[in-house]
Amino acid sequence: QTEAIKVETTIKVNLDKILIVYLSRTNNTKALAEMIHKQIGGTLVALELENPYPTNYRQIVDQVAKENETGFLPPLKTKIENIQKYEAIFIGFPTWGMQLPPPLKSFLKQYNLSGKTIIPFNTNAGYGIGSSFETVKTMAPNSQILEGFNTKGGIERDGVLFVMKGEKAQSTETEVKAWLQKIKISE
Ligand SMILES: Cc1cc2nc3c(=O)[nH]c(=O)nc-3n(C[C@H](O)[C@H](O)[C@H](O)COP(=O)(O)O)c2cc1C
Repeated sequence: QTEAIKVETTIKVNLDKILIVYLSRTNNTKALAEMIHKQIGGTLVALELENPYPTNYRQIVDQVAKENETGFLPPLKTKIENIQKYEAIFIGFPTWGMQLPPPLKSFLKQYNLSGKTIIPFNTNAGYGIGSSFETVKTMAPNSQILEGFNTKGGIERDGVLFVMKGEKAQSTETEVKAWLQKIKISE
């Protein structure tokens, strides 16, 4: 198992070479994506599906469990134009069933990210990233994967949806800044 590769020098990328792509259902990961975007700029893209997931929580949990079991890759409505031009790709997602959500598996399968730098970020209900960051690595074997960021988001099971506001938003923003400095991504 590969460890995250750490770079010695700051990775300097032009603004138009940064892509921030994310999946978000209850907007916690979206808020995190926007914080990263505010810090470093680039192109911000929400991943949308051709067939949206059910809004009902139990139904989506069951559907995702099935998709994970069968390896089904849901088709994406979002198309990234000129993916070749991006050098650094931030990939954001919630933890779903302790895994990388199927739409991100679709994304990594669909696009060739060889030679690019990938930076994962995540929100979860407190159980952590599960195997999600590992799956990013295995599905993008020829990319440089930097240390990811994760924070506690909502707990939809308990009716806790959007939490990235007030003090939580402030503390997360501070953590995001420190993380971006640590992984040495700058414009
Ligand atoms: C289908 C589904 C499965 C989930 N599975 C997990 C899980 O395994 N572990 C966990 O910590 N949180 C889990 N969660 C909670 C989300 O990761 C958490 O609420 C996250 O902040 C949601 O991000 P979002 O607001 O960007 O959609 C799950 C949520 C959904 C909808």
